[in-house]
Amino acid sequence: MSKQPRVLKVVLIGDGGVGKSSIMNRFITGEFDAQSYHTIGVEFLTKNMTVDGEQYTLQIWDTAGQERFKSLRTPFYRGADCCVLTYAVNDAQSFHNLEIWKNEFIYYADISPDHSKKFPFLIVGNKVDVDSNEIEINQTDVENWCKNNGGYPHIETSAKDSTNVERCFITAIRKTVTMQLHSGEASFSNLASEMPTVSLSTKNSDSKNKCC
Ligand SMILES: Nc1nc2c(ncn2[C@@H]2O[C@H](COP(=O)(O)OP(=O)(O)OP(=O)(O)O)[C@@H](O)[C@H]2O)c(=O)[nH]1
Repeated sequence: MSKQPRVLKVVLIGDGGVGKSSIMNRFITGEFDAQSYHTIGVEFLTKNMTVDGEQYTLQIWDTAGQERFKSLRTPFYRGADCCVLTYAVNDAQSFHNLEIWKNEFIYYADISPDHSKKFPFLIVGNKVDVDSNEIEINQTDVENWCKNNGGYPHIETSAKDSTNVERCFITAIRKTVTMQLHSGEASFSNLASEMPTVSLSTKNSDSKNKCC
């Protein structure tokens, strides 16, 4: 009997407009929409992947970055296995806000202070395709922030031209598996059973669902 893929819930958070939906859509559908609309609430997509010989069903949750949708997105942080903190390289404020996003995630995912240091966060700087004179983020600042937060992996992506988009999710899986192994936890949240119920397909076809 073949082993069931392991389901991993990955939540994308960050300021509105940094490209969270675009990253998810590029990864799942291979497409990019230059006119992408703001997300209202949350959406999720699933994709089956084999990484390092193990099968995973990646459940990617794309959340609305705009402040007015806070109450719609935060209930979906619970049960997350990994959190992708996303900024845009041409928007310095979106990077500076990552601390706020991280704290919002830890609070609403109900991760204990003990576990918050071991939780797998991944830092993604999107829109790396923009002209170099538009880039507002100093790489050293990002690397220092990641280092000071316990060594978060940092990847620069472009949903527009696909740079590092697949690598981002492979890194998310590897980081999650490694951190869970080291901490001896099957999952960091004991609230997974309280998550809103969703039905997941483990077939080859990917699914898209709007939650609210
Ligand atoms: N140049 C460039 N533009 C991008 C990239 N990714 C997204 N965009 C554009 O940035 C805008 C916002 O993208 P979204 O994916 O909707 O951003 P979001 O973070 O999901 O925004 P919210 O849903 O409001 O949280 C859209 O016009 C996208 O086409 C990228 O990698 N490069």
